[in-house]
Amino acid sequence: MGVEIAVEGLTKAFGKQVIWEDVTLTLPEGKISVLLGPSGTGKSVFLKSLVGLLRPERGHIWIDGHDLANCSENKLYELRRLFGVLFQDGALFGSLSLYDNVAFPLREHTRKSEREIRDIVMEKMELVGLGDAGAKLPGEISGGMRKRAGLARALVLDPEIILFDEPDSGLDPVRTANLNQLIVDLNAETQATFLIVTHDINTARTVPDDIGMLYRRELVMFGPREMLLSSDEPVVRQFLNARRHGPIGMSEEKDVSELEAEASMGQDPGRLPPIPPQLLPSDGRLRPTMRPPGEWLARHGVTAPPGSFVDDEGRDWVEEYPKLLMASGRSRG
Ligand SMILES: Nc1ncnc2c1ncn2[C@@H]1O[C@H](COP(=O)(O)OP(=O)(O)OP(=O)(O)O)[C@@H](O)[C@H]1O
Repeated sequence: MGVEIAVEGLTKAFGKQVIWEDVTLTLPEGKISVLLGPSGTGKSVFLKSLVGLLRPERGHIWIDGHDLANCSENKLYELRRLFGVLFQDGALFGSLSLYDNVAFPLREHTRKSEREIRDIVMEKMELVGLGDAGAKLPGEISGGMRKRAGLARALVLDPEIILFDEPDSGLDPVRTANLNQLIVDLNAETQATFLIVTHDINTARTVPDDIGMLYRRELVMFGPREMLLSSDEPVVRQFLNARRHGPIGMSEEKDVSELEAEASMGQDPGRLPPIPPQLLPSDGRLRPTMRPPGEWLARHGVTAPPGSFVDDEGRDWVEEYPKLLMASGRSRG
């Protein structure tokens, strides 16, 4: 089971360059959260700060009653073992086979025998669909396979928190969709706490329980998926609609005169598209942290954009979800 991470008033700067300040959010245990934001807003810096690779200037990162942002090196070493990280390119050692790459953390951090290591490595490689590829070198396989191998390696110490740095970068839409399904399945399986940094709008719209967005050196919003996907906040709307018009420009932010010019030409960040149903685990189970579709909207008196929660096969998940809930209750009972 995952652990909660409570980030409080976190600020990171490099010299005089403030990357973001006063970031406060909670990644609830077992949930999938996504962090969005235009390029250069410091999403990777945020991930590295969470895992203690970068030390913030101010603020706290509470995990299990310990402040990772302000603890001793020894404590940090201990807390890091709670984390598995999937770096952008998989961060594999080029001269080691996939098997040895995945076995590496077990050989470094545990005293397990090679036989025990073999069982764990094979289990994780099978989980990511690479059961037959152990002998291959990273240079011999595709980018998607390298990411899955990186994921298997991130999983070998059974982490309670898994961080994904742009898991979809460099992947085609089909491979991205497969990886997203794998992420949802892994969350259902491990119930670890997941944070995904991504640019991919489809990932952000369909995978997470919660979404946050960094912009102009601050966290503009963080909350349930339906809250962000129905938001009127111009920067959120522009980003999630992938529009050119709105506060985000080529060099990250536009100045007031550019925005006024756009407004006078009647260019707005666009209507809200329908909210898609959230991706389910492939075996059709419900993850414990999922919210029923439409629940947040109904509770806050917000009307869903027309066509929301309807999947590719025309099923309306506001109606389907209770049936699945009853069926899964029955199968549990
Ligand atoms: N170690 C470092 N020293 C100095 N500046 C850094 C360091 N790491 C990152 N930065 C700066 O922090 C800013 C944010 O970088 P970061 O890579 O976190 O952005 P990002 O939101 O992940 O961008 P992208 O979406 O393009 O990957 C950039 O201006 C970058 O140059």
